Amino acid sequence: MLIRKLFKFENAHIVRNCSSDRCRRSIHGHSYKVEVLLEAHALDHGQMVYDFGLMKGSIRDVIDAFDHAVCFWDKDDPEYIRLCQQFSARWIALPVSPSAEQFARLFFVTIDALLKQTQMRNGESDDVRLHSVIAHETDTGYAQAFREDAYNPRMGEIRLAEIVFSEQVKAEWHDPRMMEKLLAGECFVNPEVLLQVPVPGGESR
Ligand SMILES: Nc1nc2c(c(=O)[nH]1)N=C([C@H](O)[C@H](O)COP(=O)(O)OP(=O)(O)OP(=O)(O)O)CN2
Repeated sequence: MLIRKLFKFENAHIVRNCSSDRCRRSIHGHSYKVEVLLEAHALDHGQMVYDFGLMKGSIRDVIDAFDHAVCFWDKDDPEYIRLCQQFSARWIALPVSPSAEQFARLFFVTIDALLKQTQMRNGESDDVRLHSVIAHETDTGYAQAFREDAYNPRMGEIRLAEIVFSEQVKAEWHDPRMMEKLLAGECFVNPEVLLQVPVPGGESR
């Protein structure tokens, strides 16, 4: 069975070397929608694949890191990179170009690592795993990354250590050490009971 949770973020970028002229040499933004699809073949104590509420912890923080940020390929012109860093408090340096395809792969690799390092505590099936990630760049265009795409070196290697988040991005995470913990292989322990605390903007975590 598959479940799917939708997340949203606003982000600015340039995608070098693509065919669309507006896209390749003008900074522009998108209101992204990201669908995270999880798969399992048995259910937890709540008869769910994985509680949607649990997906509003670190998984949401990973995606929200990209909100109101500028993303650039770390192979872009050093002067462009320097100016992005100078004029945007929220920036993310990527080892791949910020196309919809690479966003889907990046989120797959990151969320896959998070789930593998998560101690689940409500009887979730031991085969709960990430099925795919869909990154909608516009209402009409999306890319969907499956496991074989995320780890396909022909599409560019995505090493988590090579994704660099600005200090402002990290400071706004619920745990500013989140990526550090992920890279160090530390365990993320799910709460036994999730309290739904409202946060500004009408959502809850
Ligand atoms: N396969 C991809 N193609 C394009 C990407 C991409 O990430 N993957 N990105 C772009 C640009 O970022 C562009 O802004 C979006 O392109 P497009 O869909 O053509 O945008 P429109 O706003 O013109 O969408 P319409 O719904 O067709 O008006 C280019 N291509």
